[in-house]
Amino acid sequence: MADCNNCATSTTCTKDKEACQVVVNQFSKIDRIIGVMSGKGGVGKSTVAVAIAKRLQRQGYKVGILDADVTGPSVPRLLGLHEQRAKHVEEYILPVETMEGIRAMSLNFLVDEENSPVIWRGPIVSNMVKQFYTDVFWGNLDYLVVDMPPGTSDVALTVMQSLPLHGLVMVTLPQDMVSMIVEKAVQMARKMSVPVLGVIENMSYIVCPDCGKKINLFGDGNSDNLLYRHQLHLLGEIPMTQGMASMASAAGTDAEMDALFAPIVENIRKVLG
Ligand SMILES: Nc1ncnc2c1ncn2[C@@H]1O[C@H](COP(=O)(O)OP(=O)(O)OP(=O)(O)O)[C@@H](O)[C@H]1O
Repeated sequence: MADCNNCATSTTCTKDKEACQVVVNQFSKIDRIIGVMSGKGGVGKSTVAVAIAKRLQRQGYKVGILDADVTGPSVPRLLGLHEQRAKHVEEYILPVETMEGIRAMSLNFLVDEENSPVIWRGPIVSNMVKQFYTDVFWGNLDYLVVDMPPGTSDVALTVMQSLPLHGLVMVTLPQDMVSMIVEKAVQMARKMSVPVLGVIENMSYIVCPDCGKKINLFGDGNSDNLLYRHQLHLLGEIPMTQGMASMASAAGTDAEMDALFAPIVENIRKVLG
């Protein structure tokens, strides 16, 4: 959770501590909130966030997923819920639920057409994300997974300041340029006193379907420097697979994904304690 003493904007901020952090509504109780972040776009942050949520749900936990990536919301498609729209009861929004029972909230559940862009300035986007926490009827959840806003911009800052995050999982690729940008997100989290639970290296390799050889698509790059410099755990490596790539469209990829994410989610739970 954000701490005013260490907040990056503490020298200029004039708000009360309470004004900064938001509280979930009286009908919801959320035990753990895990953010999935990456300073760099397109590295698989949303895919990983959904895979973590699915794995936790399969283990029997009550799970929600909050799509804070308001300008590029992909959670509805990744969960196969893109044709659904959210309903509301009085001032509360009801999350859309998968058949398995994962509760999700995304801006795309509120717009008429999923491909309509939101052309909003940062503060409006930030407020929307806060409302996804405060005004959604989450009910009782063991875990809320937050697909964090992209980059290290003001929306990401708001989420770190406002939502009582228990920790962040950083998603990276084995490429120096990506690591460098993810490092900015790690440093931002540290400045905001949000614990970084560890790093998931996505698209680490591909396996040749003919000979089974592992091929490092991004050459010799790896995340070792990032891990070493910031004393972070490697939570796991995910290969580039057709199953992962078609998560938003294909049925039947869950078994593969579940096997890949079982040890990763176990590691996250261990670090969370
Ligand atoms: N391990 C993987 N193997 C194959 N394809 C993958 C893998 N992980 C992600 N992808 C694909 O990469 C693309 C980007 O993934 P995703 O949308 O999850 O990234 P993101 O970091 O959330 O992007 P954005 O920055 O736009 O929010 C998607 O098409 C997804 O299907």
